[in-house]
Amino acid sequence: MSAQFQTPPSATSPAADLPRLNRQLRPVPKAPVRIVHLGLGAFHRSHQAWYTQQASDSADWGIAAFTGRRPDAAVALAEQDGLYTLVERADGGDSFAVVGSIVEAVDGADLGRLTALVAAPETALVTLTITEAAYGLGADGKLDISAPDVAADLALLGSGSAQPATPLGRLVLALAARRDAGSGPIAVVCCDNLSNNGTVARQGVAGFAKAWDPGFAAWIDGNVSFVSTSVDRITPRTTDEDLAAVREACGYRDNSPVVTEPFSSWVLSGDFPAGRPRWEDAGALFVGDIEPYENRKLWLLNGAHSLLAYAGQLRGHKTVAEALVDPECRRAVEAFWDEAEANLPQAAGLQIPEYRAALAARFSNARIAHNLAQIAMDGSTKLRMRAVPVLKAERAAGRTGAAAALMIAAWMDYSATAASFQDPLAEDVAAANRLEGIERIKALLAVIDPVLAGDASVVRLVEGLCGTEAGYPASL
Ligand SMILES: NC(=O)c1ccc[n+]([C@@H]2O[C@H](COP(=O)([O-])OP(=O)(O)OC[C@H]3O[C@@H](n4cnc5c(N)ncnc54)[C@H](O)[C@@H]3O)[C@@H](O)[C@H]2O)c1
Ligand SMILES: O=P(O)(O)OC[C@@H](O)[C@@H](O)[C@H](O)[C@H](O)CO
Repeated sequence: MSAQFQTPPSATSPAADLPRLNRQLRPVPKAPVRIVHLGLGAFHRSHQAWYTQQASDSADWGIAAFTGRRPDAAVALAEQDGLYTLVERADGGDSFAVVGSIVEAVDGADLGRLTALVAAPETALVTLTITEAAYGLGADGKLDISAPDVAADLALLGSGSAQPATPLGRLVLALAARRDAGSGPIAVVCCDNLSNNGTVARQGVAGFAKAWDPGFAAWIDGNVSFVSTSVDRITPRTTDEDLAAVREACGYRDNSPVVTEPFSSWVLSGDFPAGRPRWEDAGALFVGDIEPYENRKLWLLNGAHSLLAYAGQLRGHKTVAEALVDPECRRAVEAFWDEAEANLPQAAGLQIPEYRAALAARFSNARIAHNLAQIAMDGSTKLRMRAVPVLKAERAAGRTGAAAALMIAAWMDYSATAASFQDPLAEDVAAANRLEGIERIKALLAVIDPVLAGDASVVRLVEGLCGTEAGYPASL
């Protein structure tokens, strides 16, 4: 589906002379809203919105997409009637396509519009890409209702205020409006990189609802289906150079293009009581047991990304492709992949050798500048799913888990030296970093997993791997 250029591409016209991309320039019909999305960012546009556009029944499925913390992305997209250019960036070149499935782009703070749309009987789905950190999970994997933002939202909901600020607080408010309207069952489809992400979303939403109004929690239990998914398409943040590339190739101005790799995958498991688009037309896979797919992706892809994010930056690299050509980083990644692979089911048809080879090729696409600093954010939440399960499984099998431990050690070194360290538990990490020696290691481990922090041999293993970025141990 390549863009059909109406205006000849021009490398020389100043940007201001070019027309703006919108539905006058490209008369893409608007489908009625049946999907509400929370977390309008780069990934939603390269993945769920793209799959929805490819579905054979796309004319019936419009998306109203809400931003999270700031209105900017909604304002920019609304100026273009929701249209944007998807740039597929392969090793050999770019291809361009206009995506029109987002029919409304809305500031996340507009709770009037959110509740009206979720309460509408036509709305069948709420999809989420609000980032891992936004689920407010504690180290036990449950919603932490004492976290300041969650507690503040619960107080607001309890006082009858219609202005909660967290995405789950907003979703709970909107679902209450759906119950009041009698609009019936709905599916929530979590598309964040979390293990068992449907259950996580259920626990978050149900945790909020229960603390607000136990009767409403029972309605959620009977009327909201939480679908688990494994989502994959490497999509870095859009840069000014990307905007210029679209202007030059397409001959229009687009303030919201998204650049992604040609590869994409979506595996889903769960019920859709009010229907769904035919995403399978674009290759989505509907399965009964999603866990093997999830672990393959979260461990092999996201685990390697986090390892490269910390070890790679400590060794002076900026992007995934740059870090992967460093033999020390590559060796650490292969060692981690060996550990992860040893704990994936061999019988599930996961084709791990092919998957690893494909990953190495995807990571090496130097035309996708995937910044390690972006991947490094919110590490305490991510390592719980990317390093901890592999480390625990390796140790349960009688092996050291040294490569998974190296990911944690590199995160610790990075947390102590990074110029900017973004994490929902940044204060706890900073407090741990004020301690010395083994006490510091224990306290940092406790931030991601209290059980590991209580295991003296794991603490010693991680301590021995800290500060080794000049050359990783041969035992890896
Ligand atoms: N980018 C990728 O390659 C990719 C691939 C697979 C999965 N994902 C998943 O999608 C998520 C979003 O990725 P993206 O590239 O779209 O990021 P992004 O920064 O472009 O967009 C994230 C959206 O979530 C909102 N948000 C972020 N933190 C929030 C918070 N604490 N509370 C409320 N809203 C918040 C932001 O405002 C924004 O609307 C990732 O965290 C990951 O779980 C991303
Ligand atoms: O998006 P995050 O922050 O969860 O993780 C960073 C990357 O590992 C991630 O975005 C991958 O590129 C993506 O999961 C590929 O599908």
